[in-house]
Amino acid sequence: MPSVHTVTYSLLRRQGITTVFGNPGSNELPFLKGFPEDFRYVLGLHEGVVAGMADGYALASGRPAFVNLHAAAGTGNAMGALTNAWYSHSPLVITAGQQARSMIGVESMLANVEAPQLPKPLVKWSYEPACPEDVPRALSQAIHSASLPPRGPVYVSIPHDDWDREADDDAELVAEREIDHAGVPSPAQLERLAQRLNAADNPVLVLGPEVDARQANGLAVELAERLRLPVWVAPSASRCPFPNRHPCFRGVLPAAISGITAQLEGHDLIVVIGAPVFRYHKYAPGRYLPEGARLVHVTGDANEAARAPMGDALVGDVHATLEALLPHIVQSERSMPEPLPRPAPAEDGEGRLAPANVFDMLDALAPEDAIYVKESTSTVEIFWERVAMREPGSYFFPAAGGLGFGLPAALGVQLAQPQRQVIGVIGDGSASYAITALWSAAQYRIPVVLLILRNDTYGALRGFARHMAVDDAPGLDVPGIDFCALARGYGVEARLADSRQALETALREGFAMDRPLLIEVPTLPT
Ligand SMILES: Cc1ncc(Cn2c(C)c(CCOP(=O)(O)OP(=O)(O)O)sc2=O)c(N)n1
Ligand SMILES: [Ca+2]
Repeated sequence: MPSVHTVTYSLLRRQGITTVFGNPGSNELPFLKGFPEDFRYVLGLHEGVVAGMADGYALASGRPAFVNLHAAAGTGNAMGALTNAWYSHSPLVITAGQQARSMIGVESMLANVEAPQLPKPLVKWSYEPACPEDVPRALSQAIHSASLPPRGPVYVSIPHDDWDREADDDAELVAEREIDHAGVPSPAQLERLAQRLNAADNPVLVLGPEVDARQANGLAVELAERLRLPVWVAPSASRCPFPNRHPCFRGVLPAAISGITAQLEGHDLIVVIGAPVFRYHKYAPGRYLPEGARLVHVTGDANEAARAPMGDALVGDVHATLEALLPHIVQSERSMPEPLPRPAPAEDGEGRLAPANVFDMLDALAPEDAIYVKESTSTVEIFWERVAMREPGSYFFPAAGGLGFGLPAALGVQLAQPQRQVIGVIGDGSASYAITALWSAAQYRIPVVLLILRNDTYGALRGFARHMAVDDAPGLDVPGIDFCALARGYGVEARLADSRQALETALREGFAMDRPLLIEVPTLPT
């Protein structure tokens, strides 16, 4: 009979999962023994980097990403990254090595006590098999659970003495399982939704990350052009579901109750597709809806539908719903919205570039299908105004705002999308949460361009401090970091871009390189 180890690797291979993102300890060595030639191990020096790389890989590939962490300590280090993966519906299959079965109860070293409890509530499912023979089935359940809607991370803790035990006679059966999900609304449900859209006098579309994750961007454009209505991106945008230079595009909604209501004043029907209602952030209470407005929500996540504070909802696959809805939508006689005006250049100053000018240059020089991994919180609005994003899968931002996402996720996205240029646009504060990702970038020659916007401060927190009338908080500045030296220390080439000319030269160089380049840009605070 084959071992649990043999059956597991054949399960992973048959499910198309041959990349392992990991950081090992002794508990994990028996799983890594005889690592197959056709598998790839991507080492991260901290488990936040490991999970962040896997998150980027899963988001950009649309496929489950396999993670192998070290016991409780490794799982704990990954929890920050899990906050993002949970809210971005990232299909991560996270495994953690457990102490030998007979040594767990005495809580010997490296025993992950009550292992399935540790990652909750940031996983869909977590489990420790009751016997070695159940490991392959449990991993099959993990892969399918992570992939089925609402997608999300799962966790399996595996005692290290399970791997060389004999598998069950029928263990191989799980390897070839395929589970498909339909999610198309009924004709009656579609008719009801279409009727509301066709009858609305002044509807507005609000699109979320699930539209991009399900590659329904083109269908959303068709719907917007059929209805000739304004299109907003849902607040706290972690992806770009609609081309931001399209005439219907109006921007990203503010992440505040009163701000959204003010922005949508005058609309009689608010149609939210593929986003929670809503991912508020700033505490700015007010009415949830403008006077006279109704809201209808289409999502693949029943939990998102259930927890919304207002509106009606239809739970179904976003791509299938849009595809089936379009034939029921009547061409509107309204005139198309006017495209947003292009913003004027900004002023540089004091030997620093204005972020707006950095983004204008990025927009001018980057490939049209570039993928941006963004994590400079205070410059998000300026970025959406100035950098064009045209294709599905062009933008990723930490879905829970858990910093330390940008650098590792950029690597994972580039591994998943080698044919597109990935550009990390990372704040100097954010970069420091996962700076060891630079080592993985160098070791695996991942050809990302990493822009570090160094404004020497936690810019977004300064904005919040003003909003919350906190004018004396300590710990808001991060001066004195030399990112070029840090990059070189981890093996990544680096350039200091302290002028427009230097930035242009560095960007052109970075886009032409087959290995990573970090560009440190001293910038003005926003
Ligand atoms: C793990 C973690 N720690 C702390 C924060 C709090 N935080 C922090 C520390 C921010 C500052 C980000 O600074 P930055 O340099 O990356 O970008 P900006 O200067 O453009 O804001 S924004 C924010 O929410 C967080 N979101 N996540
Ligand atoms: Ca900063």
